[in-house]
Amino acid sequence: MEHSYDFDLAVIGSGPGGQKAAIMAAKLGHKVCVIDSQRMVGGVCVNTGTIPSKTLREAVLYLTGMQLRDIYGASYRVKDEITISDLLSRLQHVVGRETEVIRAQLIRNHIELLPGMASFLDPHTLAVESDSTFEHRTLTAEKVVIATGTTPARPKHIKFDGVRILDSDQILALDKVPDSMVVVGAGVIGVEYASIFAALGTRVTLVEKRPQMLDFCDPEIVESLKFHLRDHAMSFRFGEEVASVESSGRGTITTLGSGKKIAAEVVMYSAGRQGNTAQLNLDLAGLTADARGRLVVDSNYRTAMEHIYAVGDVIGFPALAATSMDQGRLAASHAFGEPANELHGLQPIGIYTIPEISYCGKTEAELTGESVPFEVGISRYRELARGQIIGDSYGMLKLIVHSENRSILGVHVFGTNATELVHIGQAIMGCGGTVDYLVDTVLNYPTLSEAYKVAALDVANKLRAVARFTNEMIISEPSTL
Ligand SMILES: Cc1cc2nc3c(=O)[nH]c(=O)nc-3n(C[C@H](O)[C@H](O)[C@H](O)COP(=O)(O)OP(=O)(O)OC[C@H]3O[C@@H](n4cnc5c(N)ncnc54)[C@H](O)[C@@H]3O)c2cc1C
Ligand SMILES: NC(=O)c1ccc[n+]([C@@H]2O[C@H](COP(=O)([O-])OP(=O)(O)OC[C@H]3O[C@@H](n4cnc5c(N)ncnc54)[C@H](O)[C@@H]3O)[C@@H](O)[C@H]2O)c1
Repeated sequence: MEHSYDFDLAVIGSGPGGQKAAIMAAKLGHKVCVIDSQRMVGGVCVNTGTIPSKTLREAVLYLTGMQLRDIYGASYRVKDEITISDLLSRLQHVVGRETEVIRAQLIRNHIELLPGMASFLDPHTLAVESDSTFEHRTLTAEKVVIATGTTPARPKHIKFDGVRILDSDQILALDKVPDSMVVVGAGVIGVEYASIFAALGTRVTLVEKRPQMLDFCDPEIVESLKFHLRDHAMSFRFGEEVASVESSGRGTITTLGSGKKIAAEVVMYSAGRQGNTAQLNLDLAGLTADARGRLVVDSNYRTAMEHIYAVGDVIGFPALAATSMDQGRLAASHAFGEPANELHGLQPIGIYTIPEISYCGKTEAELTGESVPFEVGISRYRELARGQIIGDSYGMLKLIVHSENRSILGVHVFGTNATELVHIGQAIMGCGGTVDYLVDTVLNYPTLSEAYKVAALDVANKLRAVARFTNEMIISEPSTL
């Protein structure tokens, strides 16, 4: 029997995953709605996560003038006293504009944006409770995409007050730039915010229970970052767990498992995130989440229920805005039988610390573990004309190349525009290119992209030296080789 539903697709959550799922389904001619809280259009990405943190970083880079200190001297500043309102005005402007863009995109694709929080009444029926007008409605949908994202995990024994003890969402509501701060958790969020506040002059202590930070990145680049952060008066407490945090009107004391005590004006927790599924009444849809609130999906982003898909942070790794968008597009394509390719396995990682890090492909340690022979070429920004012009003397680009077939296996960048530059390497790797493409290609000058050319020539020189030596050995001692 044909069943008629209010919508062909209901999307829960308007972050990057939800938006792209909705737009893809609308492009395929389906009737679509997106449900989210009135104040969260654009999701965590636009309101509390990616966009606010990246805008804050840009404002800090500009106002502190730190990028130009190599040129104008260590005391160079655009503004002597940087206030929270200096930082927030730019943030509000960008967030406001981004929200408008998203609303306009949904409207022009005839997607209904329903304000409120959704929960299942049965596998095809949703209740929507408006958090602004106290209205309540129910709707039915043939297919559902869950794109509800995550919220900061809050350990139960820590008394978050939003003033002295904050999570990474609340950090945007600080009323002044703190003189000192403890950041708990050196994941990407913790290290990014720690570097932003250190650049503002806050004395930051970063506490992490693992023995190192960002251990998935190239160790040489992580060392360079740590050197920079120490230079901005940051202290590291690795291999240490937080036992308790106490706060008073005057500040906070963080006690570590080892007994150390750290005094600071504020403490920010960035120790992981929890999937937003508790509110969904998943059992009424025939679904369950794991202990961290996350949903399991197959390679088409389909949950255990055939007509319900899940995308974005709520399905866990890699939990990036970039991947969430494509997951949403692919889930909607699959739901409505539109052929689509799987995502390319080669995905970049961008870490917006000050200075920034980005990479794509393998690290030296991974390749050594896999017994893959490789050669490394390095280019330092201080030897590039563009590096001198912009005053970046610390940046570097590392190219890892297979010693035998000369294919590019990894590119690791540290410094200005790292998160943009990485895509050149990604494109060459994705198309199966070798280091010779870079050796034989003319690049604009003076640019930071020239780093690729310099690193490629460095690799080519090393490979040639090995080849020449080997050939000489063969000629002089043919019987021993
Ligand atoms: C501080 C920070 C910095 C980040 N920086 C980067 C970065 O530089 N680059 C990058 O790629 N990624 C970054 N990320 C990760 C990125 O923000 C996420 O990967 C991305 O936002 C996930 O998108 P999503 O589609 O899962 O939805 P989200 O953006 O997580 O949004 C989920 C939405 O669902 C809504 N929702 C939840 N429950 C319900 C319900 N029951 N009913 C209706 N709506 C509901 C929420 O209100 C929210 O609006 C960062 C994250 C944080 C926290
Ligand atoms: N630039 C980007 O792409 C970007 C930026 C920010 C966030 N994100 C995404 O957001 C997700 C969440 O980031 P996150 O940093 O919150 O989570 P995370 O899980 O990556 O990091 C949390 C860190 O906190 C540590 N930790 C946990 N409890 C601790 C304790 N009691 N004491 C000391 N250390 C403790 C953990 O060992 C871990 O290293 C990431 O998976 C990432 O994909 C991406």
